[in-house]
Amino acid sequence: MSMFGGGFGGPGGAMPGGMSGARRDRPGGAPFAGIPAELAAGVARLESSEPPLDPPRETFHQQPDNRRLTLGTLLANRPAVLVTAAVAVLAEALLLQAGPLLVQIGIDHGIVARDVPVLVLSAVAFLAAVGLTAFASGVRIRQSGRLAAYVTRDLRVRVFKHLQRLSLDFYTREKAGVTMTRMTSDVEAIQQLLQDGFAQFLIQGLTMIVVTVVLVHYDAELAAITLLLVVPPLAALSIWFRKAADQGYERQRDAIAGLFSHLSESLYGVRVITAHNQQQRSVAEHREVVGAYRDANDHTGRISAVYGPGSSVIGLLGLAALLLIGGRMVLRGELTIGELTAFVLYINAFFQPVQQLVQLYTNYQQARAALGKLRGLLGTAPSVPERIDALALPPASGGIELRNVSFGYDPERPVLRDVTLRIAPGETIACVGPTGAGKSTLAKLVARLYDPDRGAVLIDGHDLRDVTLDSLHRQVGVVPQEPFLFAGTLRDNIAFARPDASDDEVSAAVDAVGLRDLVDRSPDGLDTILHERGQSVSSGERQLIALARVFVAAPRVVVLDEATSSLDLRSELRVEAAVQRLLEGRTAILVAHRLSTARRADRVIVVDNGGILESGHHDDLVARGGRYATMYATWESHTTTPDPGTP
Ligand SMILES: Nc1ncnc2c1ncn2[C@@H]1O[C@H](COP(=O)(O)OP(=O)(O)OP(=O)(O)O)[C@@H](O)[C@H]1O
Repeated sequence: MSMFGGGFGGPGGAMPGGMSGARRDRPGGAPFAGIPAELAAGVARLESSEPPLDPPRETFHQQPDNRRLTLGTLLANRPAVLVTAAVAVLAEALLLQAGPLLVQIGIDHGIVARDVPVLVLSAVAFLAAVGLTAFASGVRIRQSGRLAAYVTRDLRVRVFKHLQRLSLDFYTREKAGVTMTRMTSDVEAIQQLLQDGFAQFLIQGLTMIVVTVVLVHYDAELAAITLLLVVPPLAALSIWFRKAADQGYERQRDAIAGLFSHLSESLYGVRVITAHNQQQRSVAEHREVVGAYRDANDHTGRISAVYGPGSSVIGLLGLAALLLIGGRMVLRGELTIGELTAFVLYINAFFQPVQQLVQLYTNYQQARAALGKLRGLLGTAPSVPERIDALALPPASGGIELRNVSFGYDPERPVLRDVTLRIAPGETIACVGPTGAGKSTLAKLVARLYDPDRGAVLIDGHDLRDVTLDSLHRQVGVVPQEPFLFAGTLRDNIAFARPDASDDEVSAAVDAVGLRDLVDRSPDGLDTILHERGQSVSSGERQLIALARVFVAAPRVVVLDEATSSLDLRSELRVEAAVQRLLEGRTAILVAHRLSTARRADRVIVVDNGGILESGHHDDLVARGGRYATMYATWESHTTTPDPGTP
């Protein structure tokens, strides 16, 4: 099932591993497909010097992963890296506290007591502590970097798998840009938190706890007075910040999603925008969405501008109070000068984290908002689910039945009402009818791209809802109205549904659909690179490639939505001949936009007003003089009327 726009991505839908499996001799597959020839040798050299990589061992299944997405569950998946990082964090936090203690010993027992060896020892110990702290810090940074990389890789794969599971209605409803934001900016927000934020968060938190304990140990009364002066206003300010920031970061996530949406749509539609001279409007719209993002950033910036200086002023006031009260205690002989110095250094160590915590809290809030969005995406259930006890569809003979089927994209507005239709194995049915009558909808129901609201669609007597999607899509091939080609080689595209197809099979498909000319003309034959969305081949060639794709997949049933784009007579005849060859011996449902196609079908059905108005062979329907006969007469008069431009 393809992702966007109609979802007719070829039989078998998206394959696990996608295009990368298509070229066995080039493990990189599509991502390397665009390497210019002059760089290829260099890349090959580089690849050969790298250690061999195991192929990815990811498996894909249709059943949604219902584990709740939290930072905790994400981290728990990587226990070894998590433990190493945590040990390094603990060591760093403790080592950081050795400094003030050694200063106090140096002053009181070295300088004041005039004991040089103690002074030297304190200085050496200080140096050792600095070295060990640097080492612990290095380990911590390395391990938390690994943790972030692994966890976000797991998260990205999990979300991508879910995207592969979601049904067409999701992609119709959700803008591509919003989904892109979930996979880029939202995941990056979580990565940023894990990379540095989390470890820093722990270090700063631990520092505050250790410092409190040490302060109480030095002088409980002084510690209590200083902390009481500082902690309550700081807590109040933090609670306010949390509330205000929550809202701000939610707004920021939505705004960036809006920005990506507009950007992706504008890039996708750039030809239409240029052709209709709408660049000015496009720029104005983009300015709007960028403006909304700026406002959201501005909002969070304003909140941080209050919290940052506010918390630092509270800290400095605490320090001033300490100097005053502690200084008095030194004068009275209740505290040594070394102890006061250590106290000041510790208090400083207590408040410094507050500054950093502001930044970390910002990261945390962003990651929390992102996690909420991703949780929402992972919580979206596929509307065409696979039953947990679904069975594999046995090799089908291809008999299809629509039994009292009703369906509407919006249940309030049914497109098909109580439709019943039987198609014999090997029969070719052409659906005709006015635009928007529901022909493609009927075809999509047969390929189970949607489920009927009422009634059932059966293949060989099996309700489509009872069989696995994999076994169904292997046996029901789809040729979309607008074929989608991937950036990659011609071979990759033809063998898309069966990357393990042999060269002979691909070659046979090429001959069967009449693509040999294109292959012979192309500089590298089947290895010729096609550009993104197949922009480097013509519309007729795209249609032939889509037909060749189904040829290789060899399904029992073919659902073919005829292209509406008009081709020149020669190309049209080539596509028609290819279709004829493809359908031989298979059951087929053709959404026929040209009545020449209907004429060749075993049976024609006329779809309109939510149902099947007429059904029969072309000749019989014409003879009957009903709706089809009128449509055919009109079509024939148009196709035989000489072009007004012809002399
Ligand atoms: N994804 C969708 N969401 C909502 N409505 C849709 C969707 N796809 C189609 N429709 C509506 O359902 C109706 C039937 O559409 P369908 O594509 O089946 O028509 P069709 O007979 O194949 O038309 P055409 O000949 O133009 O291809 C139309 O009114 C269309 O607007």
